[in-house]
Amino acid sequence: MNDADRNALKREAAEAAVELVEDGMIVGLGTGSTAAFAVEALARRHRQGLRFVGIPTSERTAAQAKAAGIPLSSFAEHRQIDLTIDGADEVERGTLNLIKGLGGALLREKIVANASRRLAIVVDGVKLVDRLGTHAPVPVEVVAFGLEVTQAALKVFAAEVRPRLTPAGDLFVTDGGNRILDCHFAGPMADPARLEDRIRRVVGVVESGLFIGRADPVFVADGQGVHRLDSARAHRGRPPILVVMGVSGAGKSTVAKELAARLGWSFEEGDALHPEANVAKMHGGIPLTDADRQPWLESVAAWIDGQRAKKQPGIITCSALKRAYRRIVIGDRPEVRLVYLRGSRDVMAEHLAKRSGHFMPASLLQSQIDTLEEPGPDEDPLVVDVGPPVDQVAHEVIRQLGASATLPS
Ligand SMILES: O=C(CO)[C@H](O)[C@H](O)COP(=O)(O)O
Repeated sequence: MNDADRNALKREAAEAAVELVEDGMIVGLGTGSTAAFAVEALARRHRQGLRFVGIPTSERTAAQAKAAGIPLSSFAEHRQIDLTIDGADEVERGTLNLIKGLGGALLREKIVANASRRLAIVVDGVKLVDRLGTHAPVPVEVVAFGLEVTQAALKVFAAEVRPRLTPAGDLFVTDGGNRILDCHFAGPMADPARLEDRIRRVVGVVESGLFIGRADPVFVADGQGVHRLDSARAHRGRPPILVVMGVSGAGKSTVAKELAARLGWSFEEGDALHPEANVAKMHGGIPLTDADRQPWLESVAAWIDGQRAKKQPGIITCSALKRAYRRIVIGDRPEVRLVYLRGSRDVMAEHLAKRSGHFMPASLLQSQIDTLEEPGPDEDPLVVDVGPPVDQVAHEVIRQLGASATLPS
């Protein structure tokens, strides 16, 4: 994609976000080329009569906003910002966690984001990734004193830590007079929240460019249009609950845990809800009857109802092999989506052969396959093949969930 096309996408995303601004708001103004389009659009709305004041995240943005006639303010007058519109370097699908700071303004951006009721992020589609760290390094703002020592300390986490330089080859200096160390990772990050925590504990670090659980919503322009992605927090009205189903050996628990980690939703191991008598039977290699399964399925449904009562999203594993079982678990609960992990007998058997410490013996696989009634189109399942590694399976679920994973309004 050339620069002109990419700029057109950035502009589209920015203009969609600016629609969120209402009369009388205090608006945080982000930094970077995408945020600059938002500032431009805001200036236009200001000329059309919209009243708001801006709090900029950098000297650069302050200069742009001032030149465009946007009235500016500061934290001396306003402690609380209604809405901030900012760019990002990467947005993680599902969690909406971010990497920010390639534009060098991460500290002020984080202060402004923290003081904001909402942080709207505007990006082009290239920046939407399955895992943070796919393309961008994590910028870390550090004090100038002891730069080399801080750099060495950060090397514990990153494959490479490079001081940010200006085009002229000098050390880049932030608006706060600090330096930036860009942390490059060998591959995508498994646990950005933990990493953020660990980086911040390094002496000399002022702030990291990891923004965890802050973005809401994200506007992504990708050539097909502008998609609005909302975080799970924004949809407590009717948050989704996933029932991850399939025969023994499909990898229900592994996939469900991965999804829970990525989406930040509660997880329950459905097998843990079996009555003791059922566990004993399965241990003994005796297949369960419908009557055996009834109280267990009711417990699964009760967990789902608990999530619904708390108005929280969730993920539970449940083999849910028969349509009648799914009727008990799903009933008329509109929040529930089935995730059917589909695979050949060989794949399931291979998974079971690698598994230890589980009460379901491999010998029961055939009885599970015989019992299985695959969900029909009327049950609107997400169907995902389980041959590939778990992160790919989870990615595919999130991709298929699309709007539900990211919960559009
Ligand atoms: O975090 C930032 C600046 O510190 C920017 O928002 C981020 O780097 C994205 O910039 P651009 O929109 O130019 O790609």
